[in-house]
Amino acid sequence: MSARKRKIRVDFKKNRGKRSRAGHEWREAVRQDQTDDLNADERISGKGNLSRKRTVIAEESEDGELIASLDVDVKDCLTGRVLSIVGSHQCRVQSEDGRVHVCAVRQVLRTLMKESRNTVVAGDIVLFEPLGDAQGMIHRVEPRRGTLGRGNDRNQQLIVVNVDLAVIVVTGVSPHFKPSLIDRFLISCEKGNVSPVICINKSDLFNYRELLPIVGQYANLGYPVVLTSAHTGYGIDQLREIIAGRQTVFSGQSGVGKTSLLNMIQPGLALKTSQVSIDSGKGRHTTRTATLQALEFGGWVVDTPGIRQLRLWDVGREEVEGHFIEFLPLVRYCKYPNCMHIHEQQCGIRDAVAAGLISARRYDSYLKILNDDES
Ligand SMILES: Nc1nc2c(ncn2[C@@H]2O[C@H](COP(=O)(O)OP(=O)(O)OP(=O)(O)O)[C@@H](O)[C@H]2O)c(=O)[nH]1
Ligand SMILES: [Zn+2]
Repeated sequence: MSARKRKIRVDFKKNRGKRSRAGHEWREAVRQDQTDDLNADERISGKGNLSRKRTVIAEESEDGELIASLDVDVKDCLTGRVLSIVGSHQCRVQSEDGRVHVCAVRQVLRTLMKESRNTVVAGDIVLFEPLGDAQGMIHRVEPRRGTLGRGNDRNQQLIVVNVDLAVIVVTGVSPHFKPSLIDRFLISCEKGNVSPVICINKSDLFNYRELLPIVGQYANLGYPVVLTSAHTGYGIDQLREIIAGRQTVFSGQSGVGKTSLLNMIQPGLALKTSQVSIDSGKGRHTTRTATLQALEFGGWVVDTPGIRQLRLWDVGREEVEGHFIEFLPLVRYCKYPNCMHIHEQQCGIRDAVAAGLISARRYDSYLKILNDDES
């Protein structure tokens, strides 16, 4: 990771969060964090407004996101993974030794980061200072990979980050196999830099050979496909092997068998993914967003309503082609640089479809996504 350090001036912002009834040491640290800001210097602007700012040394990631305040001794801190966000500004963080800490987020970090609602997200790797009994204070958020969320490039709401793998669950029977849904979700994966795996479940109920032509298309594009049955256990070992040691999301239409698969992978896992609440010291809170569950054989899984629906990032019309990976080498044969490959003449994509180089089904899916048609 390469990061630059720089001095920046941040607005004075008072933390108006309610005081916690939690452990004394932690409460003191949170209060200290708030009063830190009182060291801000005051200036009167030209219009006579009082402004309060303070100078902090911050670290900036490659893409310009401010990720850390550096006035803390790293020796006293632990690295952990955010399991879930709780209440307004707290989260559960699992340190490398497996212990879970309820952590507050440094006020200055919230001020520094571009999108305060994305300051800390499930899946984040953070540096935190352990305080009192299983509590802590987050000082730094590491740069993120593999992101899933909602919104567009300018206004993103991240649901989960540092996702290594997305298991897209479909079935050959009920609910009916819908390759266009797979294509939609593949776009979200490509956009978020998450590797997809297509999991065809309920294999005990249908003849796999009927799906081979479509499965072959995905395999040819380089997307791994696994066949499973949550009833007979077929393919579950293979699925375990694929997700071991990684952070995986499970997605798919209602009824495809995600809950059943999770419970086959590890008994009780699905129940945990749907109901998580913790006692944060301010009363009981149910987690707001995604929740990571640790796997006994290493790794984490996430299964949240937001991701289940397979409707994630807003992708602009002109952006869609870039996420159909088999289009990429062929768009240069389009006569018009802004070709949308719909009815333009001399279009490399339409020619490739006619020549059988691009599947007509995938092309049809492309047109449907452009038209926002979910059939
Ligand atoms: N025959 C067969 N039935 C399955 C299999 N996997 C799941 N089912 C059944 O399919 C139904 C739906 O399974 P769930 O695991 O609840 O599906 P889900 O994807 O979690 O659904 P939502 O919670 O609505 O998102 C249940 O009746 C399961 O018993 C399978 O591999 N084979
Ligand atoms: Zn074209």
